[in-house]
Amino acid sequence: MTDRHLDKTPTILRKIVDRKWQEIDERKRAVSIGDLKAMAGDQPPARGFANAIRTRIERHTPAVIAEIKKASPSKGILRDPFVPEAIAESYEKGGAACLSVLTDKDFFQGHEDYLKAARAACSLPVIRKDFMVAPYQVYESRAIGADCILLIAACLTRDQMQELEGIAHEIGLDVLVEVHDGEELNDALTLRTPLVGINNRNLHTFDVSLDTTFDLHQRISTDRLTITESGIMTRDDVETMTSRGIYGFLVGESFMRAEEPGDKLQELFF
Ligand SMILES: O=P(O)(O)OC[C@@H](O)[C@@H](O)c1c[nH]c2ccccc12
Repeated sequence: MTDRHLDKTPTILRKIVDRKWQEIDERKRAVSIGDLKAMAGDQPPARGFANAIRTRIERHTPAVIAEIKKASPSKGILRDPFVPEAIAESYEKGGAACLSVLTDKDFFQGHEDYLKAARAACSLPVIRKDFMVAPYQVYESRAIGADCILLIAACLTRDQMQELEGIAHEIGLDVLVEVHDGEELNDALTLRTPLVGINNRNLHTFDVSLDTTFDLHQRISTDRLTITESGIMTRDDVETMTSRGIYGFLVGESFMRAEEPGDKLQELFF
């Protein structure tokens, strides 16, 4: 496998990506890529993910991608009991623009069924949150009903990102490309997608700093849609972002820990 930024240091991201390749091999034995392509082709048109973000950002209103995540490797269990349909409904009522659903099983306790259930319970576009490394997963994402996929620059080469983006767009999926440093941003800006996420969390160390967004967003032109990701916990965090012209947000933990996630969304953003 070709991967940059993933040298021999056994970081969590390295472990996740190694496991992901094994998982893909297992899945290919159960469902062929041909079958997946057929299932992807049978899906109704996707809900416009990028459009939902764009209309809000253009009006200078927060565009919140609200995340459905049971657990994370850095924080452990975030929510128990965990009912994706109820969370999706709550988020929609609370004013979310889109949903993000973790489907990685081994590190985030996610599942494809959570994405299907959440999407069926509301009318919001949904991004599949997982670690995409191979075309197989892009077809699979469309087959399970996702509207958008995440491409994490920290675990892909520029060529891989371009290839996966090409397939995604061809089959009607939007793409959110995620970066954490300047080099990754250079690669991300070669893509066609308008959606650029700046992850405040370093996926090798789990350190979180909102400065990551402040530093990098200045290099992103206004025809792209910048989304600040991770570590947004307070109204103050939100206001620091909007005062700098950043209206796109991806938030998980602070919502997941709240009894009524949609109320927490309202409280932080509106
Ligand atoms: O729970 P937080 O700190 O609000 O973060 C949400 C989201 O940004 C985070 O879950 C995330 C961003 N990029 C990722 C890549 C893989 C897994 C998870 C993520």
